[in-house]
Amino acid sequence: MTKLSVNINKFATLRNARGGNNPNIVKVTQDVQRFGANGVTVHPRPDERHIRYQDVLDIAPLIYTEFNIEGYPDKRWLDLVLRVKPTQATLVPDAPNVLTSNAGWNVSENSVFLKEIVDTLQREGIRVSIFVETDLKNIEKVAEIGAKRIELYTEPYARQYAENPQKAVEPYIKAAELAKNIGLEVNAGHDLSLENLAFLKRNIPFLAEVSIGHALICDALYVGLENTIQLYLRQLE
Ligand SMILES: CC(=O)[C@@H](O)[C@H](O)COP(=O)(O)O
Ligand SMILES: NCC(=O)COP(=O)(O)O
Repeated sequence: MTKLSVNINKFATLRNARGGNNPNIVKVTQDVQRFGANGVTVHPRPDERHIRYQDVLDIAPLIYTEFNIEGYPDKRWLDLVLRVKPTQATLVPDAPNVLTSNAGWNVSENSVFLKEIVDTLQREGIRVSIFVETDLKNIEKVAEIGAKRIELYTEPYARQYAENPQKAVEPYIKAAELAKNIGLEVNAGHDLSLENLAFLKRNIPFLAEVSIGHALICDALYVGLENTIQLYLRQLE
């Protein structure tokens, strides 16, 4: 089974646009789970332009599915994750000013830094996933630093999909197969959508989890959140 973790950042973007509490992030958290999502993802950024650190504390007790906190592991983010103890922490190499995530880790260059964080989090029972591209040597390094999972950064897949789906997915199949063979579980995320998700799942049937925000929330504007979550779950059957 591939779990669907709904990234709720964009609900917070909408809420923040008016400075009030609509949509209510606590209610959104309850509803995405009630509508069938297998997890909730948040990606707090230093400027708190969407999900805020306080939101993460507020929603944590309400999450009975899998809670995935993504982000760059600076001290503030690490303190939050250690306080909340989510199911999973996904380490993402984003600089503070990026519009959205735009690259995976160079694990070799950051191995000492990453290993220390992986050890700290996993000692507390938090599964660690490392956000990476499809470079095979880089994925081998993830196993060496002791993390349990990778999240494949799927923006390049999504971009190429319309033109040539098979060519787009090929490096992801190779990367996922290698990861599986060396004992890593495989997540995927970024720009996954109703258009490209089923094909990815068909080609990598052992995907453990996909985290989806932007496209899912855009679809929900048209067909509603409950219908949309059901549609995404169907792509993963
Ligand atoms: C790591 C990743 O791909 C997602 O967390 C994505 O970056 C969402 O972040 P934004 O909602 O800030 O675009
Ligand atoms: N890890 C990817 C994620 O949480 C959502 O990315 P996107 O669907 O908003 O591009």
